[in-house]
Amino acid sequence: MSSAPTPQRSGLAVVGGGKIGEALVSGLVRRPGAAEGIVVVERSPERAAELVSRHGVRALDLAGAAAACRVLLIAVKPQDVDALLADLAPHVDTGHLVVSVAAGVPTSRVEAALPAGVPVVRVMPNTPALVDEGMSVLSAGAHAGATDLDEAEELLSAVGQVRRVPEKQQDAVTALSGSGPAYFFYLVEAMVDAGILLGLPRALAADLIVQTALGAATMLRDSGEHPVQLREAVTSPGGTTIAAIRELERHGVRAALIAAIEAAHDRSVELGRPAE
Ligand SMILES: NC(=O)C1=CN([C@@H]2O[C@H](COP(=O)(O)OP(=O)(O)OC[C@H]3O[C@@H](n4cnc5c(N)ncnc54)[C@H](O)[C@@H]3O)[C@@H](O)[C@H]2O)C=CC1
Ligand SMILES: O=C(O)[C@@H]1CCC=N1
Repeated sequence: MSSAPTPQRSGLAVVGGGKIGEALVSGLVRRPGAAEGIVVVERSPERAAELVSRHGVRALDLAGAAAACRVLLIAVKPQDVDALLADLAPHVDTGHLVVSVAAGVPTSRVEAALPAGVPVVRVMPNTPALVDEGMSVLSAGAHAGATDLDEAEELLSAVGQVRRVPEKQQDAVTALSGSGPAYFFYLVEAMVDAGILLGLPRALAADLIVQTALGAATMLRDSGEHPVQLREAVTSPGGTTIAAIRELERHGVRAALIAAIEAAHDRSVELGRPAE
């Protein structure tokens, strides 16, 4: 059970202003007046200064951020989480909400490092939060109640869609939507390379592929049709697309994607184990 928020605390501290920390901050500050309520805590002073000047947020140390902010969003690498929590613990109480985006790290590990009863929510966001097209997936820890989850959901819904899952699904979620943007960027890189091979200027090939990716993603989201139906509609009998699909099958691209995502899942599980 979480106690009522301390009245003078409001706003959000993002602890760890790296890639995902900045993606979330830059999405969140687009809400009018939001920057004033956002604090960053960053180990690197140069990086902190960069975030302050780019996004108009404040930089504080851990103690200052915990004194000022109700929500503490942990966005350091899984390997740095234990050291960070040890530094944070003396400044945290049950009036805080701790949100961890660290891949693999279970809420039980975060809870064990903090004073008893502090509510913890585990979230797997992704970098498209930068353009308000994020996918964030939430799970409650043992002390997080409905209002804590609602608060985390409200925060993250400012930068995209939000889903809730039982925590045991978070390693799979991490492998799909957490790492997922990288798979699409990788495919786009490869498809642009194919355009170069075929003699197109790089800029033209990139324009063709990015617009095609956007069009395909919009159809997947809006048409209500299954991906197989959409692909079949492109695949004319005796045509170009089936010639390409045969090569994708011959090279095992489907199996490679499944194996790649399984490897990401397994790595998430591994990252979740405490260091020996
Ligand atoms: N990059 C991504 O797309 C996603 C990352 N995540 C998770 O977010 C976390 C951060 O990932 P990235 O942003 O990619 O890493 P990153 O290495 O870009 O950023 C981590 C930041 O934390 C800072 N830091 C480390 N220890 C600190 C401390 N004690 N106090 C203050 N700042 C500290 C570092 O200086 C660095 O700027 C990881 O746990 C990762 O699993 C989750 C979803 C997506
Ligand atoms: O690569 C990683 O470990 C992080 C977690 C999900 C996306 N990036």
